Amino acid sequence: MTPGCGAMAHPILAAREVSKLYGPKPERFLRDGRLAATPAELSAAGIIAAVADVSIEIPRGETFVIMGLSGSGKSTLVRILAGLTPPTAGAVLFEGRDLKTLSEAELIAIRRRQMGMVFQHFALLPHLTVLGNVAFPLDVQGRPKAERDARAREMIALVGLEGREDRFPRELSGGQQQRVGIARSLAVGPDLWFLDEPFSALDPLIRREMQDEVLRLQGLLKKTIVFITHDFDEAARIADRIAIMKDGVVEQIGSAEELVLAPATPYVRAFTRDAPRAKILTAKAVMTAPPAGADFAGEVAATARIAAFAHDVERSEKPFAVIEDGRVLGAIDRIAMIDVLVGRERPGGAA
Ligand SMILES: Nc1ncnc2c1ncn2[C@@H]1O[C@H](COP(=O)(O)OP(=O)(O)OP(=O)(O)O)[C@@H](O)[C@H]1O
Repeated sequence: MTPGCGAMAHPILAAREVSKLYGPKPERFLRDGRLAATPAELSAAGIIAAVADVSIEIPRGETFVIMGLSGSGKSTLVRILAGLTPPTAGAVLFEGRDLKTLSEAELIAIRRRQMGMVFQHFALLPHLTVLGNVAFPLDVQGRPKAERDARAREMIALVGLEGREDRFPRELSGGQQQRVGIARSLAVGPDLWFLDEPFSALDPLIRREMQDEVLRLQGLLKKTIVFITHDFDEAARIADRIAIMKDGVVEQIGSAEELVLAPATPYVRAFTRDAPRAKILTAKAVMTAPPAGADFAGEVAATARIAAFAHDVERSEKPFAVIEDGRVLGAIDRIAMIDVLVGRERPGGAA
Protein backbone atom coordinates (compact mmCIF):
# COMPACT_ATOMS: atom_id res chain seq x y z
CA MET A 1 0.00 0.00 0.00
CA THR A 2 1.14 3.52 -0.73
CA PRO A 3 2.72 5.14 2.34
CA GLY A 4 0.37 7.40 4.28
CA CYS A 5 -2.75 5.92 2.72
CA GLY A 6 -4.95 4.60 5.50
CA ALA A 7 -8.14 2.63 4.93
CA MET A 8 -11.20 4.83 4.47
CA ALA A 9 -14.85 3.97 4.94
CA HIS A 10 -16.35 5.14 1.65
CA PRO A 11 -13.92 6.88 -0.63
CA ILE A 12 -15.59 8.37 -3.71
CA LEU A 13 -12.51 7.36 -5.69
CA ALA A 14 -9.87 4.73 -5.04
CA ALA A 15 -6.90 3.39 -6.98
CA ARG A 16 -5.72 -0.05 -5.97
CA GLU A 17 -2.20 -1.07 -6.96
CA VAL A 18 -2.51 0.74 -10.25
CA SER A 19 0.31 0.59 -12.81
CA LYS A 20 0.62 1.85 -16.36
CA LEU A 21 3.49 0.46 -18.41
CA TYR A 22 4.38 1.66 -21.90
CA GLY A 23 6.58 -0.46 -24.17
CA PRO A 24 6.76 -3.94 -25.68
CA LYS A 25 4.66 -6.65 -23.98
CA PRO A 26 4.40 -5.02 -20.56
CA GLU A 27 2.33 -7.94 -19.17
CA ARG A 28 5.63 -9.85 -18.79
CA PHE A 29 6.37 -7.69 -15.80
CA LEU A 30 3.19 -8.42 -13.87
CA ARG A 31 2.64 -11.15 -11.32
CA ASP A 32 -0.81 -11.79 -9.82
CA GLY A 33 -2.03 -8.63 -11.53
CA ARG A 34 0.58 -6.49 -9.90
CA LEU A 35 3.81 -4.86 -11.04
CA ALA A 36 6.69 -7.23 -10.25
CA ALA A 37 9.88 -5.76 -11.65
CA THR A 38 12.53 -3.32 -10.56
CA PRO A 39 12.96 0.02 -12.34
CA ALA A 40 16.29 -1.31 -13.72
CA GLU A 41 14.60 -4.42 -15.22
CA LEU A 42 11.89 -2.28 -16.78
CA SER A 43 14.27 0.19 -18.29
CA ALA A 44 16.53 -2.61 -19.63
CA ALA A 45 13.46 -3.94 -21.45
CA GLY A 46 12.56 -0.51 -22.84
CA ILE A 47 9.47 -0.20 -20.65
CA ILE A 48 8.37 3.09 -19.10
CA ALA A 49 6.43 2.72 -15.86
CA ALA A 50 4.44 5.96 -16.12
CA VAL A 51 2.54 4.88 -12.99
CA ALA A 52 4.00 2.19 -10.73
CA ASP A 53 1.85 0.38 -8.17
CA VAL A 54 -0.08 3.37 -6.87
CA SER A 55 -2.82 3.04 -4.24
CA ILE A 56 -4.82 6.05 -3.12
CA GLU A 57 -8.20 6.67 -1.54
CA ILE A 58 -9.97 9.99 -1.88
CA PRO A 59 -12.90 10.65 0.46
CA ARG A 60 -15.87 12.69 -0.71
CA GLY A 61 -15.31 16.44 -0.33
CA GLU A 62 -11.53 16.25 -0.23
CA THR A 63 -9.20 18.42 -2.28
CA PHE A 64 -6.49 15.94 -3.23
CA VAL A 65 -3.43 17.29 -5.02
CA ILE A 66 -1.09 15.16 -7.10
CA MET A 67 2.28 16.74 -7.56
CA GLY A 68 5.63 15.90 -9.04
CA LEU A 69 8.05 17.11 -11.68
CA SER A 70 7.46 16.82 -15.40
CA GLY A 71 7.32 13.15 -16.43
CA SER A 72 6.62 11.85 -12.91
CA GLY A 73 3.31 10.33 -14.05
CA LYS A 74 0.73 12.84 -12.79
CA SER A 75 -1.27 13.14 -16.01
CA THR A 76 -1.21 9.41 -16.64
CA LEU A 77 -2.50 8.75 -13.12
CA VAL A 78 -5.29 11.29 -13.54
CA ARG A 79 -6.29 9.84 -16.90
CA ILE A 80 -6.48 6.45 -15.25
CA LEU A 81 -8.54 7.82 -12.34
CA ALA A 82 -10.93 9.46 -14.80
CA GLY A 83 -11.34 6.23 -16.74
CA LEU A 84 -9.74 7.73 -19.87
CA THR A 85 -6.76 5.36 -19.89
CA PRO A 86 -7.05 1.74 -18.76
CA PRO A 87 -4.29 0.75 -16.32
CA THR A 88 -1.96 -2.12 -17.25
CA ALA A 89 -2.59 -3.53 -13.77
CA GLY A 90 -4.72 -2.68 -10.76
CA ALA A 91 -8.19 -1.24 -10.39
CA VAL A 92 -9.92 2.12 -10.09
CA LEU A 93 -13.10 2.24 -8.04
CA PHE A 94 -15.53 5.12 -8.47
CA GLU A 95 -18.19 5.09 -5.76
CA GLY A 96 -17.15 1.50 -5.09
CA ARG A 97 -17.61 0.35 -8.72
CA ASP A 98 -14.59 -1.03 -10.54
CA LEU A 99 -14.27 0.99 -13.77
CA LYS A 100 -13.09 -2.13 -15.66
CA THR A 101 -16.41 -3.83 -15.06
CA LEU A 102 -18.38 -0.99 -16.68
CA SER A 103 -19.43 -0.86 -20.30
CA GLU A 104 -18.11 1.95 -22.50
CA ALA A 105 -21.58 3.54 -22.39
CA GLU A 106 -21.64 3.45 -18.59
CA LEU A 107 -18.16 4.95 -18.43
CA ILE A 108 -19.12 7.75 -20.78
CA ALA A 109 -22.24 8.45 -18.74
CA ILE A 110 -20.19 8.70 -15.54
CA ARG A 111 -17.66 10.99 -17.20
CA ARG A 112 -20.37 13.23 -18.64
CA ARG A 113 -22.59 13.49 -15.59
CA GLN A 114 -20.43 12.89 -12.55
CA MET A 115 -16.96 14.08 -13.53
CA GLY A 116 -15.77 17.53 -14.55
CA MET A 117 -12.40 18.23 -16.10
CA VAL A 118 -10.25 21.30 -16.63
CA PHE A 119 -6.90 21.04 -18.38
CA GLN A 120 -4.09 23.50 -18.98
CA HIS A 121 -4.68 23.46 -22.72
CA PHE A 122 -8.40 22.95 -22.68
CA ALA A 123 -10.28 23.67 -25.84
CA LEU A 124 -12.91 26.35 -25.75
CA LEU A 125 -14.87 26.16 -28.95
CA PRO A 126 -13.82 29.30 -30.84
CA HIS A 127 -17.02 29.66 -32.85
CA LEU A 128 -19.24 29.52 -29.75
CA THR A 129 -19.85 32.38 -27.33
CA VAL A 130 -19.10 32.12 -23.63
CA LEU A 131 -22.71 31.07 -23.09
CA GLY A 132 -22.50 28.49 -25.89
CA ASN A 133 -19.27 27.06 -24.51
CA VAL A 134 -20.57 26.71 -20.97
CA ALA A 135 -23.88 25.25 -22.16
CA PHE A 136 -22.11 22.82 -24.48
CA PRO A 137 -21.83 19.81 -22.11
CA LEU A 138 -25.52 20.18 -21.30
CA ASP A 139 -26.28 20.25 -25.02
CA VAL A 140 -24.35 16.99 -25.34
CA GLN A 141 -26.56 15.59 -22.58
CA GLY A 142 -29.61 16.57 -24.64
CA ARG A 143 -31.04 19.05 -22.12
CA PRO A 144 -33.61 21.52 -23.48
CA LYS A 145 -32.23 24.89 -24.59
CA ALA A 146 -33.99 27.03 -21.96
CA GLU A 147 -32.76 24.80 -19.16
CA ARG A 148 -29.17 24.64 -20.37
CA ASP A 149 -28.96 28.39 -20.98
CA ALA A 150 -30.30 29.12 -17.50
CA ARG A 151 -27.80 26.72 -15.95
CA ALA A 152 -24.94 28.14 -18.06
CA ARG A 153 -25.80 31.70 -16.99
CA GLU A 154 -25.74 30.59 -13.38
CA MET A 155 -22.26 29.05 -13.82
CA ILE A 156 -20.97 32.12 -15.68
CA ALA A 157 -22.10 34.31 -12.78
CA LEU A 158 -20.50 31.89 -10.32
CA VAL A 159 -17.06 32.40 -11.89
CA GLY A 160 -17.50 36.17 -12.11
CA LEU A 161 -18.07 36.55 -15.84
CA GLU A 162 -21.60 37.92 -15.74
CA GLY A 163 -22.15 40.31 -18.65
CA ARG A 164 -19.70 38.48 -20.91
CA GLU A 165 -22.09 35.74 -22.02
CA ASP A 166 -22.07 36.88 -25.65
CA ARG A 167 -18.30 37.30 -26.02
CA PHE A 168 -16.20 34.89 -28.03
CA PRO A 169 -13.15 33.18 -26.47
CA ARG A 170 -10.71 35.30 -28.54
CA GLU A 171 -12.17 38.41 -26.85
CA LEU A 172 -11.19 37.21 -23.39
CA SER A 173 -7.91 37.24 -21.43
CA GLY A 174 -6.18 33.95 -20.53
CA GLY A 175 -7.55 34.08 -16.97
CA GLN A 176 -11.07 34.78 -18.23
CA GLN A 177 -10.84 31.90 -20.71
CA GLN A 178 -9.80 29.62 -17.87
CA ARG A 179 -12.84 30.80 -15.90
CA VAL A 180 -15.02 29.82 -18.84
CA GLY A 181 -13.35 26.38 -18.78
CA ILE A 182 -14.11 26.13 -15.07
CA ALA A 183 -17.74 27.20 -15.56
CA ARG A 184 -18.11 24.69 -18.38
CA SER A 185 -16.68 21.85 -16.30
CA LEU A 186 -19.03 22.72 -13.42
CA ALA A 187 -22.14 23.06 -15.58
CA VAL A 188 -23.12 19.42 -15.29
CA GLY A 189 -22.76 19.50 -11.50
CA PRO A 190 -19.99 16.90 -11.28
CA ASP A 191 -19.30 15.03 -8.05
CA LEU A 192 -15.66 14.67 -8.92
CA TRP A 193 -13.71 17.54 -10.40
CA PHE A 194 -10.33 16.96 -12.10
CA LEU A 195 -8.06 19.94 -12.63
CA ASP A 196 -4.84 19.06 -14.49
CA GLU A 197 -2.35 21.93 -14.18
CA PRO A 198 -5.20 24.30 -14.95
CA PHE A 199 -3.31 27.51 -14.19
CA SER A 200 0.23 26.74 -15.34
CA ALA A 201 -0.03 28.97 -18.37
CA LEU A 202 -1.20 31.99 -16.39
CA ASP A 203 1.03 34.69 -14.88
CA PRO A 204 1.60 34.56 -11.11
CA LEU A 205 -0.97 37.17 -10.04
CA ILE A 206 -3.77 35.71 -12.13
CA ARG A 207 -2.70 32.26 -11.04
CA ARG A 208 -3.14 33.23 -7.40
CA GLU A 209 -6.50 34.75 -8.18
CA MET A 210 -7.57 31.49 -9.83
CA GLN A 211 -6.37 29.47 -6.82
CA ASP A 212 -8.54 31.70 -4.65
CA GLU A 213 -11.36 31.04 -7.08
CA VAL A 214 -10.99 27.28 -6.63
CA LEU A 215 -10.95 27.72 -2.84
CA ARG A 216 -14.05 29.90 -3.02
CA LEU A 217 -15.90 27.49 -5.30
CA GLN A 218 -14.87 24.57 -3.13
CA GLY A 219 -16.24 26.39 -0.06
CA LEU A 220 -19.55 26.87 -1.87
CA LEU A 221 -19.92 23.62 -3.79
CA LYS A 222 -17.98 21.06 -1.68
CA LYS A 223 -16.84 18.95 -4.61
CA THR A 224 -14.26 16.24 -4.47
CA ILE A 225 -11.28 17.72 -6.30
CA VAL A 226 -8.27 16.01 -7.83
CA PHE A 227 -5.83 18.77 -8.70
CA ILE A 228 -2.50 18.35 -10.46
CA THR A 229 0.34 20.77 -10.16
CA HIS A 230 4.13 20.80 -10.12
CA ASP A 231 4.15 23.77 -7.75
CA PHE A 232 4.28 22.99 -4.03
CA ASP A 233 3.11 26.48 -3.04
CA GLU A 234 0.00 26.02 -5.15
CA ALA A 235 -0.55 22.56 -3.66
CA ALA A 236 -0.12 23.84 -0.10
CA ARG A 237 -2.67 26.61 -0.69
CA ILE A 238 -5.49 24.43 -1.90
CA ALA A 239 -4.88 20.85 -0.74
CA ASP A 240 -6.31 18.84 2.10
CA ARG A 241 -3.76 16.17 1.19
CA ILE A 242 -0.92 16.03 -1.32
CA ALA A 243 0.55 12.98 -3.06
CA ILE A 244 4.14 13.48 -4.22
CA MET A 245 5.10 11.42 -7.28
CA LYS A 246 8.50 10.53 -8.66
CA ASP A 247 9.12 8.16 -11.59
CA GLY A 248 5.55 6.85 -11.46
CA VAL A 249 5.70 6.07 -7.74
CA VAL A 250 3.80 7.90 -5.00
CA GLU A 251 6.54 8.73 -2.51
CA GLN A 252 4.28 10.10 0.22
CA ILE A 253 0.74 11.25 0.87
CA GLY A 254 -0.03 13.77 3.58
CA SER A 255 -1.08 17.30 4.41
CA ALA A 256 1.38 20.02 3.39
CA GLU A 257 2.30 20.27 7.05
CA GLU A 258 3.03 16.54 7.37
CA LEU A 259 5.16 16.57 4.23
CA VAL A 260 7.20 19.53 5.45
CA LEU A 261 7.65 18.29 9.02
CA ALA A 262 8.00 14.55 8.40
CA PRO A 263 9.18 13.89 4.85
CA ALA A 264 9.18 10.12 4.25
CA THR A 265 11.94 10.14 1.66
CA PRO A 266 14.94 12.33 0.76
CA TYR A 267 13.04 13.29 -2.40
CA VAL A 268 10.07 14.63 -0.44
CA ARG A 269 12.46 16.46 1.86
CA ALA A 270 14.15 18.12 -1.12
CA PHE A 271 10.80 18.88 -2.72
CA THR A 272 9.45 20.63 0.36
CA ARG A 273 12.69 22.28 1.47
CA ASP A 274 11.81 25.71 0.09
CA ALA A 275 8.14 25.56 1.04
CA PRO A 276 6.72 28.69 2.70
CA ARG A 277 6.78 27.17 6.19
CA ALA A 278 5.17 30.14 7.96
CA LYS A 279 2.10 29.76 5.74
CA ILE A 280 1.91 25.97 6.10
CA LEU A 281 2.80 25.07 9.68
CA THR A 282 0.32 25.47 12.54
CA ALA A 283 0.99 26.33 16.15
CA LYS A 284 -0.01 22.82 17.20
CA ALA A 285 2.59 21.20 14.96
CA VAL A 286 5.48 23.29 16.22
CA MET A 287 4.65 23.88 19.90
CA THR A 288 6.66 22.50 22.81
CA ALA A 289 5.46 21.35 26.23
CA PRO A 290 4.38 24.36 28.29
CA PRO A 291 7.06 25.29 30.84
CA ALA A 292 5.97 24.76 34.45
CA GLY A 293 4.41 27.90 35.91
CA ALA A 294 4.87 29.69 32.60
CA ASP A 295 4.19 33.37 32.42
CA PHE A 296 2.62 33.66 28.97
CA ALA A 297 2.71 36.79 26.86
CA GLY A 298 -0.55 35.83 25.13
CA GLU A 299 -2.45 33.05 23.39
CA VAL A 300 -2.53 31.57 19.90
CA ALA A 301 -5.04 29.06 18.54
CA ALA A 302 -3.66 25.55 17.95
CA THR A 303 -4.82 25.69 14.33
CA ALA A 304 -3.35 29.14 13.59
CA ARG A 305 -0.62 29.26 10.95
CA ILE A 306 2.72 30.67 12.04
CA ALA A 307 2.38 33.59 9.61
CA ALA A 308 -0.64 34.77 11.59
CA PHE A 309 1.21 35.14 14.89
CA ALA A 310 4.91 35.27 13.98
CA HIS A 311 5.13 39.01 14.41
CA ASP A 312 3.83 38.95 18.01
CA VAL A 313 5.87 35.91 19.10
CA GLU A 314 9.02 37.22 17.47
CA ARG A 315 8.86 40.47 19.47
CA SER A 316 8.15 38.82 22.82
CA GLU A 317 10.63 37.61 25.43
CA LYS A 318 7.94 35.40 26.99
CA PRO A 319 6.33 32.34 25.37
CA PHE A 320 2.76 32.26 24.03
CA ALA A 321 0.23 29.64 25.14
CA VAL A 322 -1.15 27.39 22.39
CA ILE A 323 -4.86 26.96 23.03
CA GLU A 324 -7.31 24.27 21.92
CA ASP A 325 -10.88 24.04 23.27
CA GLY A 326 -10.01 26.58 25.95
CA ARG A 327 -7.10 24.48 27.25
CA VAL A 328 -3.39 25.22 27.16
CA LEU A 329 -2.01 22.56 24.87
CA GLY A 330 1.56 23.75 24.64
CA ALA A 331 3.79 26.75 24.28
CA ILE A 332 5.63 28.51 21.53
CA ASP A 333 8.50 30.93 21.93
CA ARG A 334 10.57 32.93 19.50
CA ILE A 335 13.59 30.58 19.45
CA ALA A 336 11.49 27.47 18.81
CA MET A 337 9.49 29.30 16.16
CA ILE A 338 12.57 30.53 14.31
CA ASP A 339 14.14 27.05 14.47
CA VAL A 340 11.05 25.63 12.81
CA LEU A 341 10.87 28.38 10.21
CA VAL A 342 14.46 27.90 9.09
CA GLY A 343 14.09 24.11 9.20
CA ARG A 344 16.61 23.56 11.98
CA GLU A 345 16.30 20.16 13.66
CA ARG A 346 15.31 20.41 17.31
CA PRO A 347 16.27 17.69 19.78
CA GLY A 348 13.07 15.69 20.15
CA GLY A 349 11.23 18.25 18.01
CA ALA A 350 9.14 17.60 14.94
CA ALA A 351 11.16 19.70 12.52
N1 LIG B 1 1.34 7.24 -24.55
C1 LIG B 1 2.55 7.11 -24.03
N2 LIG B 1 3.48 6.32 -24.57
C2 LIG B 1 4.71 6.18 -24.04
N3 LIG B 1 5.13 6.83 -22.94
C3 LIG B 1 4.25 7.65 -22.35
C4 LIG B 1 2.94 7.85 -22.85
N4 LIG B 1 2.30 8.73 -22.02
C5 LIG B 1 3.18 9.07 -21.07
N5 LIG B 1 4.36 8.43 -21.26
C6 LIG B 1 5.56 8.55 -20.40
O1 LIG B 1 5.16 8.30 -19.08
C7 LIG B 1 5.86 9.17 -18.17
C8 LIG B 1 4.86 9.97 -17.35
O2 LIG B 1 4.18 10.91 -18.19
P1 LIG B 1 3.07 11.91 -17.67
O3 LIG B 1 2.62 12.73 -18.81
O4 LIG B 1 2.06 11.15 -16.91
O5 LIG B 1 3.90 12.80 -16.64
P2 LIG B 1 3.51 14.17 -15.96
O6 LIG B 1 4.01 14.10 -14.57
O7 LIG B 1 2.07 14.45 -16.15
O8 LIG B 1 4.37 15.19 -16.79
P3 LIG B 1 4.04 16.73 -17.19
O9 LIG B 1 4.05 17.51 -15.91
O10 LIG B 1 5.19 17.09 -18.09
O11 LIG B 1 2.72 16.72 -17.89
C9 LIG B 1 6.77 10.02 -19.02
O12 LIG B 1 8.05 9.43 -19.03
C10 LIG B 1 6.15 9.94 -20.39
O13 LIG B 1 7.11 10.11 -21.39
